[in-house]
Amino acid sequence: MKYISTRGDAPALSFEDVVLTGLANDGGLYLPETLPKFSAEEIASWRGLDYRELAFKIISPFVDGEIPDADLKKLIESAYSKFRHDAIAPLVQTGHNEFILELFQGPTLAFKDFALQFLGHLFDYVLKKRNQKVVVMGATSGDTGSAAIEGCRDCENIDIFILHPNKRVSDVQRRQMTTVLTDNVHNIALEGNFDDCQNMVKASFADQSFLPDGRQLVAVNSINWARIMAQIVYYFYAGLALGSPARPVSFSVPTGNFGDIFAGYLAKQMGLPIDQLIIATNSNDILHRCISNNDHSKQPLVHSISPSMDIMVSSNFERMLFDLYDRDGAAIKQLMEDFKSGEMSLAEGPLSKARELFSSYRLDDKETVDVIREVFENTEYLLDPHTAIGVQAARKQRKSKDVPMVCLATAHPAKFPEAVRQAGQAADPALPLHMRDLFDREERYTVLENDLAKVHAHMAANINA
Ligand SMILES: Cc1ncc(COP(=O)(O)O)c(C=O)c1O
Ligand SMILES: N[C@@H](CCOP(=O)(O)O)C(=O)O
Repeated sequence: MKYISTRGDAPALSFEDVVLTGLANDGGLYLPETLPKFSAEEIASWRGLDYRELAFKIISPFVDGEIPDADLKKLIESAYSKFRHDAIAPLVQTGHNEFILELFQGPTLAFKDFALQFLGHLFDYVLKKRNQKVVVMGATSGDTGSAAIEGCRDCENIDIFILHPNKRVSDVQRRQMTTVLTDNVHNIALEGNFDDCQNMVKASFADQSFLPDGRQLVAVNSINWARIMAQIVYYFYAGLALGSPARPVSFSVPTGNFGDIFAGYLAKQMGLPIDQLIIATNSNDILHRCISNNDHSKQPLVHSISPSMDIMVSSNFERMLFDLYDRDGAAIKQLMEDFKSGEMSLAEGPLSKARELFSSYRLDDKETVDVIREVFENTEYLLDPHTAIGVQAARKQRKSKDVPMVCLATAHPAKFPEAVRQAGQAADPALPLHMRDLFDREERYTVLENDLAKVHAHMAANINA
């Protein structure tokens, strides 16, 4: 299996090389040259597999023998060993043919653990094999950071630098990152927003000359192909549990960087009968505007009560565009050039394909709080603000009540006590046992200006020998 860039002008990479990279050197994002496709019979034969067994079936064609099967199985086994629920991704029924897929049962209480627990073990395995040290650099609007730190903290061949927007993540999210005091973990609170953090990471991949000799940057954001790959699994898992492949299933996905819903799109391309894929956004609604009005213009980023989705430049939309434009790298390069100056419009063909594939809906903070309140009053199920956006988008965009609708619960409500309070809950939702002392732990992080040279100087000075 070879991996190619969306901009068509970078060398093709093998699986291990693509795992140890970030952006392609033409500025594009890597994805597989061809997707594995599974027949309905093959998918049906997976009924009854547990999450790890299913993960192996879906991930192994992408690895394509570069890691021996027995080792890959062990990596998958370790990746899901710290989840707090036996099912790993439990489905909870909330109404007739309505389900919540709880993706927050991992160690940092967000869906990011599905890929980043796996990625941490994968990095460790590949780096030990190659006897190589790397610098991991990531941007977070709150959840990727802690999941990446948790995944990488025990990797002796890694220094990890995570940039979060200063004062723009919840206290729980910040403390989950900044209370990890191991030597190889470096937290930077950037004076800016998530897009500034993400820009800085992308600029750093383009010019890595600030690193000590022999080191390279590795990505933990969903620009890293392995992130997307690992997220495909739970779509199949939920689909199989609800009767696929005999029965189609729909998904509503709280969306920011477009990684999660892109994994859903890939699951569909690989053979899972998905009826609807709903893009659910907060007020930072560029993707909803794009699908509904062909308006893909940058607007000022709004600080919302669903901070992890406070993203304007959705990295993975580029991967989607690549398919919508029949994998024409030159066309993608041009679109991305246009977007740099503030906006781009999709041509008629790609736009109508996008509209066939996706529905979209947008909620502001007040609507989000109302949904959390109403769902709790009716069902006693407490939604986090991101999940609430997905739940309401599903209600508004659903085409058929006969098709099971799965709303992805991307985070645990205990990460966002402020939103939950606004929804009328008197007591903050309890953190799981392993985090009960989170607010007593010592924190360590460095506040830096939004200045690339300063961030690079800080990194260079703190990378362990
Ligand atoms: C809790 C939560 N929900 C939804 C999202 C959006 O996911 P994606 O960026 O893959 O679209 C994020 C961040 O990525 C998140 O942390
Ligand atoms: N919502 C994310 C933002 C980064 O997205 P990623 O999926 O590309 O890592 C976060 O919580 O950090």
